[in-house]
Amino acid sequence: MGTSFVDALTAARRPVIMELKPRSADGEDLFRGRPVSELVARFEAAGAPCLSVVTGRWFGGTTDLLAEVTRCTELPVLQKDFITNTGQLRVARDLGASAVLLTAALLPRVALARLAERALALGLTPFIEVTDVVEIEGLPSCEGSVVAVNNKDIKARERGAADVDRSLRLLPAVRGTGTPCPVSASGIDDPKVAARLLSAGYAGLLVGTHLLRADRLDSWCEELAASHPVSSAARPAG
Ligand SMILES: O=P(O)(O)OC[C@@H](O)[C@@H](O)c1c[nH]c2ccccc12
Repeated sequence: MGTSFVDALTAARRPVIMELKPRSADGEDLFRGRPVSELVARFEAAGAPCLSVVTGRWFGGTTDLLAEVTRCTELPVLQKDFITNTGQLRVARDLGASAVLLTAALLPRVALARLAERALALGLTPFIEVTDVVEIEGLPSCEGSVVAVNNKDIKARERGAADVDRSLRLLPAVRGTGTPCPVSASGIDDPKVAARLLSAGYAGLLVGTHLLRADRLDSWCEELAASHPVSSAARPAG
């Protein structure tokens, strides 16, 4: 098995999980006819340590898309879908995913804990998404999991505006879960905002829509690098 999702993210100079999502929640076509292999190559060239693939129907995703992405990259891949049963975990693993989304807003506590345990047993990293303190307090211990604050609301189908301050407010509580990898996800468009989240202490960011819309990924990445000098922990040795 390749590098684990958490290891790849925490070792990265630019810890941005870049997401392939066919459509925005409003129905905007984000792939614009570009082949999946081209989108993956673009994210790899921009230095993504991990990729995310949305397989949820709301966003035009399918499990075929996940299979296609894992066929054309060695990077660890997160499957973003509304996972509710262990059968879906096995499918994720068989299609080559390294991590799976578990959404605290949609899963009862006991089910979430059971799915996280099962995912770990299958060699998958639970990527647990939260939106408030109550959800965070209900989490199982998260030493082997990513805990991600979603800046948008999945119950509103991700349609509203993003509240990036939510990530800043919730970071101490997220750290309290024991996760080695706090992540901020959704609505991160401006590289200066991305830099602010990393400087605040986030170990990773998840960015989809903006990077799929952007004509130039290198300028976004350069702006992020300029606003957020790489930490010594993430600098390659030698
Ligand atoms: O495209 P954005 O705003 O950069 O957001 C990415 C990601 O966080 C978003 O696609 C997402 C967050 N939670 C989800 C659950 C299922 C599918 C997709 C998602």
